Amino acid sequence: MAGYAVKEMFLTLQGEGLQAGRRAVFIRFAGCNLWSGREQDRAGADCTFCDTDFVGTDGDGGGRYADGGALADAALGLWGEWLEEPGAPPFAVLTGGEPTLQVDEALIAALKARGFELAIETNGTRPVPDGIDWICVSPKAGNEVVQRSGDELKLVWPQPGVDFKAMEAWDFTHLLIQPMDGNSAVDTRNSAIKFVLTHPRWRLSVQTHKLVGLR
Ligand SMILES: C[S@@+](CC[C@H](N)C(=O)[O-])C[C@H]1O[C@@H](n2cnc3c(N)ncnc32)[C@H](O)[C@@H]1O
Ligand SMILES: Nc1nc2[nH]cc(C(=O)O)c2c(=O)[nH]1
Ligand code: SF4
Ligand SMILES: [Mg+2]
Repeated sequence: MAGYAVKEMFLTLQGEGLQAGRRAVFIRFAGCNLWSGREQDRAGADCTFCDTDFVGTDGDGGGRYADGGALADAALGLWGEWLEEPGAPPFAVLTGGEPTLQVDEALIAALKARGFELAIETNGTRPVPDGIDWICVSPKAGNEVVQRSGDELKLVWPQPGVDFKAMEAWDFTHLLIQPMDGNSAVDTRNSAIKFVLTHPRWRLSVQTHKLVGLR
């Protein structure tokens, strides 16, 4: 189907990684190549620990956008919410679901034409198109990463069988370990802290939005 399927779009602060704390419009695309998003399929999926609902287009600011211009106009409208000091360039985070299934040249051009600086959150199984200013790749064990360069590699931890040593040779500026949220959050946090204490090239990324009650 033509156009873009967006689950939700909202103004918040980037919660994760090196850009944590930064004001951002989040554009969450519907659908993922590693999980259907249905709970009954989770255990058998290629990615089993997802913390996100990316099914459908029914969230706040969600919908089917006919073209890049319509989506970019909506994103710019959200950037204007609350704004008292205009002048700083608008910033958008493309996420999902898996944004590389939908983000294309036309959408990037439309967002750039409105002044947006762009970040992407991707599982790395598909190449990121040109024109993105900040690339965050988050590998999922058992799924080949083809996008082996970028600004930050954010490994959710622990993931049995993941080859973090191989990742150290990829072309990323920052290497991050992010505790896996879920039923064992205390254990995964301790495991992530121990990993960073024993592997100095990596640093800890905490999901700060969850701590401060942001989306
Ligand atoms: C929901 S994903 C969407 C983007 C893309 N599909 C990906 O996986 O990178 C956004 C970020 O949340 C992370 N994430 C998902 N589930 C998580 C969990 N249970 N605990 C910690 N981080 C999680 C992902 O690894 C990714 O960095
Ligand atoms: N505030 C906030 N920061 C985030 N960083 C990455 C997120 C994502 O789901 O991609 C996310 C999210 O869902 N909310
Ligand atoms: S790849 Fe990303 S969006 Fe897809 S299921 Fe895993 S964490 Fe969720
Ligand atoms: Mg999230």
